[in-house]
Amino acid sequence: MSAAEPQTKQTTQLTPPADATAPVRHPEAPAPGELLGAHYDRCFGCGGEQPHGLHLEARAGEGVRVSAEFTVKEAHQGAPGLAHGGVLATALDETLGSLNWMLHAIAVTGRLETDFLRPVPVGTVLHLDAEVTAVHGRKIYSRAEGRIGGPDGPVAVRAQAVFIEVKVEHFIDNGRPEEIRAAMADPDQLRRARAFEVNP
Ligand SMILES: CCCCCCCC(=O)SCCNC(=O)CCNC(=O)[C@H](O)C(C)(C)COP(=O)(O)OP(=O)(O)OC[C@H]1O[C@@H](n2cnc3c(N)ncnc32)[C@H](O)[C@@H]1OP(=O)(O)O
Repeated sequence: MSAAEPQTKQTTQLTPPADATAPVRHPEAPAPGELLGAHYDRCFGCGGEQPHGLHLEARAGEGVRVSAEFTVKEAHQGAPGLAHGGVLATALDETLGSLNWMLHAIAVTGRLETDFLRPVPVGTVLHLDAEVTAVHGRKIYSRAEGRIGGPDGPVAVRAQAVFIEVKVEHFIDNGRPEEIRAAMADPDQLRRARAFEVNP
């Protein structure tokens, strides 16, 4: 790190503090089993308009949980015939990010720690499950795992994360203006809101 670079101010703790509280499912969260759909059609994780994206499909679960599926395609390789680790981390991140919708919170990934337990071949369907475990101020603690060979198959990847609640300005002030303008101009109110995971 150069002397000019700011010191990181963040903690690396993934364990909720003792006074963290249990997450509360938003009363208008989608019913268990309901497909969440893409929050933004250009999203690399879930958007239908990213040809090489993951096209991950998440469904609401009970409580503050979601499940998701991602099929590893040829474009997602790292080693020959195997999923790239960063792509698998993206699948975990996207699944964890979709928990925002169960809370109706706007939050971004602050920290994501991933364990890679088994190689994941191209063509595999990764079955993901994620849940919020605790909330403390703006910090949302969560975990996820991805299984192969079926929803009850062995765990191939797992992650722990801290998402941080932000205001919508986080996106408006930092995103590239072209995309922000296009997303804000969407005549569909729900889609406009969901591009930023905001309560409509
Ligand atoms: C629309 C949703 C799409 C979902 C897609 C999938 C999710 C994503 O990939 S999001 C994209 C990746 N993430 C990002 O780009 C985030 C970039 N980072 C940032 O913008 C900032 O660092 C941000 C907003 C996370 C935190 O900054 P800031 O708002 O200034 O928070 P700050 O005041 O420092 O910290 C708030 C609290 O969070 C904690 N915190 C902040 N960062 C971290 C971190 N990395 N790890 C652990 N805790 C953290 C702080 O310790 C603090 O805790 P406390 O309240 O107890 O003191």
